[in-house]
Amino acid sequence: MINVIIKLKELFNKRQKTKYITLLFMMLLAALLETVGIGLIVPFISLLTNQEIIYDNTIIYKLYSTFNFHSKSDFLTVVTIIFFGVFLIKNLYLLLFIYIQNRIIYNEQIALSIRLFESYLKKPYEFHVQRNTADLQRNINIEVGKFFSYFIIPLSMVAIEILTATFIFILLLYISPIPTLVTIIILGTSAGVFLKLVKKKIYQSGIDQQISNGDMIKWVNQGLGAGKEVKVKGIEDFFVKKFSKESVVYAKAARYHSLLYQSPRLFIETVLIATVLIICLMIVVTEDNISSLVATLALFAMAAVRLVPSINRIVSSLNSMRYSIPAFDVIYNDLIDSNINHEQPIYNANNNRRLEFERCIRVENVTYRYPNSNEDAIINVSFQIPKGKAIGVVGASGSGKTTIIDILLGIYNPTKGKIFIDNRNIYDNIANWQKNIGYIPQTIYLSDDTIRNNIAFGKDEKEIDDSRIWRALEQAQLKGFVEGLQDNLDTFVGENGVRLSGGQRQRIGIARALYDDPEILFLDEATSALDTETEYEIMRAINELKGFKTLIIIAHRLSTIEQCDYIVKMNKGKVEKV
Ligand SMILES: Nc1ncnc2c1ncn2[C@@H]1O[C@H](COP(=O)(O)OP(=O)(O)OP(=O)(O)O)[C@@H](O)[C@H]1O
Repeated sequence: MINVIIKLKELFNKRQKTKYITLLFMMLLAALLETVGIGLIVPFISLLTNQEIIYDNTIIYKLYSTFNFHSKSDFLTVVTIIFFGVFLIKNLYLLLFIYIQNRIIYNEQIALSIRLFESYLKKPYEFHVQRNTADLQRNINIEVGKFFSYFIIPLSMVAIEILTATFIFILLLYISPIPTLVTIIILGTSAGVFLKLVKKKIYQSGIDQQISNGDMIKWVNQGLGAGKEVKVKGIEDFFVKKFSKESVVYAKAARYHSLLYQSPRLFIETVLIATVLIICLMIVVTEDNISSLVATLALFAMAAVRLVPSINRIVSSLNSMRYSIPAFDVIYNDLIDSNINHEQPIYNANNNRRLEFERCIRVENVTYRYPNSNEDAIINVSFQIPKGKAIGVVGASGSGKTTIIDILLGIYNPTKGKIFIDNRNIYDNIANWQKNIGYIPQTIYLSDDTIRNNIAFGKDEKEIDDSRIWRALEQAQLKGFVEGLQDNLDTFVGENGVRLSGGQRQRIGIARALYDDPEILFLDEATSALDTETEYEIMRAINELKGFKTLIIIAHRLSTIEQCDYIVKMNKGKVEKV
C-alpha cells in the first residue's frame, strides 16, 4: 500500500499534487476544528453544572466583568450561543471542505480517464495487437472510477480520520491518561488484527473483480458484435452462458468486498462499547468530584460518538484501498510503466503540412518481426514505387503483404531497414507522411453516424467542407446514390453501416480516404469481399485515379491489379519478383 502511495507521485503532475496538498491542509484544519468542538464540551458542561466557576476562575470572571454581565443566566446564554456558533462555523467549514474535495476528486477522475484513453489511442499499433479492447474499455470506464472511489477518496478519508482520531486521543490523554491508553491499546490491536485477517482476501477479490469485469465486457462485445453469425448459428445461449459465468465471479468478489467494507463498523463498535463501559466503570470507581465525573463522562461519550465512525472509516477505507490496488496497477502500468510517455507525441509532427514527394517511395532492406514472434514476417524487402504509378502487391496468404503495407503506412516501425520518400526518411516525420496517405482496408469501420461524418471521419462538424465530401463521393462513384437519398449527406448509416450494402460501405471507405485528397492511396484487399461485378465497378473508380495518385494495391484476384504498372510478388516475407 505504501508502495502505491509512493507511485502516486509519478501519476500526478505538479499542479495536481499542489491540489492534493491544499486538500491535505484543509483536512488538517477540519480535524483541528473537530477537536476544538469536542474539547469545548468539558469546560461548557463544567460551567453549566457548577456555575460558581464564573467567580472562582480568574479568566472567566475577567470576561464576565469586562463585558459587564449582570447575571449568571445572561452570561450562560451568551456562552451557549458562542458554543453553538463554534459548531456552526466548524460544520460550515466542513461543508465547504467536502464541496472542494469532491470537486477536485471527480474532476481529477475524469482527467485521468481522458488521459488513459488518449494514451491508449496514441500507443503504437503493436500495443493494440497484444491487448484486448475489452480490457482497455474496462480500464478507462471502470478501473479509473474504482481507483478514485476506492483509493483516492478513502485515502483522504483515512488521512482526515487519522488526524481527527489523533487529536481526540491527545485531548483524552491529557484529560484522562490511563483510560485513554487502555482504549488506544485495545482499539489499535483489534483494528490491526482485523485488517491483517482480511488483507490477502480483499486484494484477491479486487483482482477477481477486475478480470471478470474485463471478460464480461469481452463477451458482450463478442456476442453483440458478431450479429448475424450469432443469429444464424443460433448461439445466443453460448454468449449468455459465458457472460453469466463471469458475472457470478464478479458478484462473488463484489459481495465479499461489500461485506468487508461494512463489517468493520460492527466489529469496532462492539470492541469500543466494551472499552467505553470499562472506562466508565474505572472513572466511576476512582472519581469522587461529581461535576468533574459528569464532564469527563460527557467527553468520553462525545469522543465515542465521534471515534466509532472515525475508526470504522479508517479500517473500511484501508480495506477499500487494498481492494483497489489491482485497479491502480493497471492504470499505472499502462500510463507510466509502458515505454511510451503520454505527453510525448509518438509521431514527430513538426507542422500540419503533408510530406509531398516528387519522384518515388523507396523501401530499402526492410525487415520486421512482430512482438512475441520467433521469426521475421518481412525479410530484407526492397522495392520502389514511382510517383503517380499503380503498384500491385500479390502473394500467398501469410506471405507478408499486409505487414509490408502496414510498415509503409507507418503503423509498424521496421526492425531493420528504412523507407524514403524521395530522399527523406518517413520515420523522421511520420505524421506528415501520414497526412499524404489514404487507406482503404478490407472492412471499413463505419460509425453509427451520418454519411457526412463517416466520410469526414475524425473531423469536427464545423470543419467539414461539403464540397470536398461531394468531390470524394464522385471519385468513389457514390455521388448518384447519396443524391438519391432523402436526407443526402445527413443520412444515418446505422451501426457498422448496417443500412448500406457491402459495395456502398466500401465506397464510403474510398470517399473517406479521398476526402483529404492525399497523393498516395493504399488498398488492402479493399474489394476482395465484394462480388466480381461490384469489384469491377470499384476498381474502375480507383483506376480513374491512376496518374493523379500513387496507388498501392494488395489483392488476391489478379483481375484486381491487371491495370497496375508494377507487381510486387511476396513469398514467405521476401519479395520474389518486382
Ligand atoms: N500481430 C501479429 N503477430 C504475430 N504474427 C503476425 C501478426 N500478424 C501477422 N503475423 C504473421 O506475419 C506473417 C505475414 O502476415 P500478413 O498478414 O502480412 O500476410 P498476408 O500476405 O497479408 O496474408 P493474407 O493474404 O492472408 O492477408 C504471417 O505468418 C502471420 O502469421
